[in-house]
Amino acid sequence: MRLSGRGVRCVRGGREVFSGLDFEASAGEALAVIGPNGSGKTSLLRLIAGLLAAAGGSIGLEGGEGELTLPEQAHYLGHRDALKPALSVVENLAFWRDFLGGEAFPIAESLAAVGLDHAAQLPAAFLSAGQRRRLSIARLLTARRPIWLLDEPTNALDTAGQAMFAALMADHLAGGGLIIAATHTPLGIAARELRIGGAS
Ligand SMILES: Nc1ncnc2c1ncn2[C@@H]1O[C@H](COP(=O)(O)OP(=O)(O)OP(=O)(O)O)[C@@H](O)[C@H]1O
Repeated sequence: MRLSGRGVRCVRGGREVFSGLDFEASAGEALAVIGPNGSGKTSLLRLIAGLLAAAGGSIGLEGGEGELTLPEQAHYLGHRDALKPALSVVENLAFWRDFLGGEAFPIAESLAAVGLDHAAQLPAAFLSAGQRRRLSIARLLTARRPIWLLDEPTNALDTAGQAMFAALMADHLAGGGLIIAATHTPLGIAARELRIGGAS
């Protein structure tokens, strides 16, 4: 599996954010997207996830699941945690499992993997910022998708949470997954760098 972009151009609100961007990542590889605030890191992830249309160039996937589109094979973990506050931790995860389709890890195992098993019945509204992020990460485990698009994924995680997530990312790569992560801080895994918009 290989994800690549050629000459990608991004325009937001009528203003060019970047153009002529080339990148590629293969199964088992992580790409860290690095650049100053406003350089287009989130926009690039959203272009790959199919949530924004490119103003030029192309983004393609070779060797994935032939019948599925690139967005259908990707998890997008954005700045917002995409949780329903009135639903419990378990119910939120069940929602995402049903919405995304399929199940990789059972919900209880996903929650244990991110250290939230003790909070399973708690409404998401009561979670701390770091716990909300951990619940979002559990979504990556509950529904199996080979491409993880992560926007500053370690935000709000404590040191133990960062180590936990680094181990989950390493497992994902070892299993043939692919990660593209926008970040201002080291991810804790080996990653090639894709710099946009000058030095950060
Ligand atoms: N909906 C929108 N309409 C117009 N402009 C937008 C919109 N969303 C983002 N932009 C602009 O696009 C540019 C790139 O934004 P983006 O969020 O992709 O940057 P970023 O590199 O992820 O920044 P940060 O490091 O601050 O998270 C910014 O100048 C931003 O103001």
